[in-house]
Amino acid sequence: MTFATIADVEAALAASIAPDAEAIAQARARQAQLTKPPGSLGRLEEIAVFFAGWQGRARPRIGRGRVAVFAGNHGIVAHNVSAFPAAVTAQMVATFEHGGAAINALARAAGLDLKVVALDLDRPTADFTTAPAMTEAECLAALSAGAATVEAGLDLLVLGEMGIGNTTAAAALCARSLGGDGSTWVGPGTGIDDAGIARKVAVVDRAIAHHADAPMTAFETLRRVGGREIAAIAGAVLRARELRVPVLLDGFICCSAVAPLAAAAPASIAHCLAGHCSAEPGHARLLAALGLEPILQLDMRLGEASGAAVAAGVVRAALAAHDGMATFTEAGVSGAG
Ligand SMILES: Cc1cc2ncn([C@H]3O[C@H](COP(=O)(O)O)[C@@H](O)[C@H]3O)c2cc1C
Ligand SMILES: O=C(O)c1cccnc1
Repeated sequence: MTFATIADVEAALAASIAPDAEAIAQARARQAQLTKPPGSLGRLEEIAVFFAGWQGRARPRIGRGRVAVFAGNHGIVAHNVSAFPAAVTAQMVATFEHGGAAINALARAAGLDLKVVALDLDRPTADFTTAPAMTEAECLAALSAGAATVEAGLDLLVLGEMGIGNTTAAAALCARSLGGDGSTWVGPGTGIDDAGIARKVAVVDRAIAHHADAPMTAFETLRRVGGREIAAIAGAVLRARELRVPVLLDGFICCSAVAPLAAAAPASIAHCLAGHCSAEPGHARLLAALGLEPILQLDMRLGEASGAAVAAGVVRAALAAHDGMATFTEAGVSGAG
């Protein structure tokens, strides 16, 4: 168990871990020599340099890339905050295992392996309008389950989630970590109607009021208004940083998992890129607050790591250009004169 105590979480947040400055300098120097006008591959160049730094390689690669999808159930579904029943969480986990979900197809297309971790689906979190969603032990176990999906030698980690009701938890995490209230962060999720959105806003506002006096630490925010799959994403992000594995974040819920981390220690998500900006209205606001520029914006609003898996294809393209292009000297092309 990586996170046996709350002090372990605090230590991971406070750890000083930076990308490899020499690999960054070498990657930048190489970019300047490739047969193209400087900067003409735009963000592909920045992505290649980012991966060089975190992988510690002047010519980064994605040999071993993994998608980890975490699933959990939520007590707040009792307030009728999703367009779908909670049973869909376990049904979709079964679909992931049979290979029939969007993420199965997209992970395969991106050449990434897929790990699905179902977290106590038969024990939903507590209704966080009246109690913490999880006990300390439950939250530590979820953080550790996330950390366990990351190992040294991974070249890329793509994170995602499945959990009916979790856009409500995500909105509460954003409000508690970044400010604003229910109306700032709530959206339609799976497609709930206006009356449902009003119920979600009220649930988030009641949750924020109920937990207002609790410590504003990352752990307490994850434990009180998060969920198991959300805490697992936070644990995977912290472990990936320790192992210097670059991370692609997915949509609104996935990014909400790192909001408490970023609020406590902005550097704790320095190894993360936003794969996409989803259509859930809070996501663009959340990305702006986190200082993350999404790679893609395709009006996706699925979750399951689907948007980040599509973005992994862009990362592959960026690294292929960085590694495979000739330099001006090799190609005998004249430089800028
Ligand atoms: C069939 C199906 C597959 C999904 N895959 C991801 N989600 C997404 O929808 C859920 C969040 O929305 P809300 O808060 O409105 O419940 C999460 O499970 C998220 O991953 C799905 C939802 C459904 C119905
Ligand atoms: O932003 C997302 O990933 C998202 C939005 C709505 C529902 N499920 C996921």
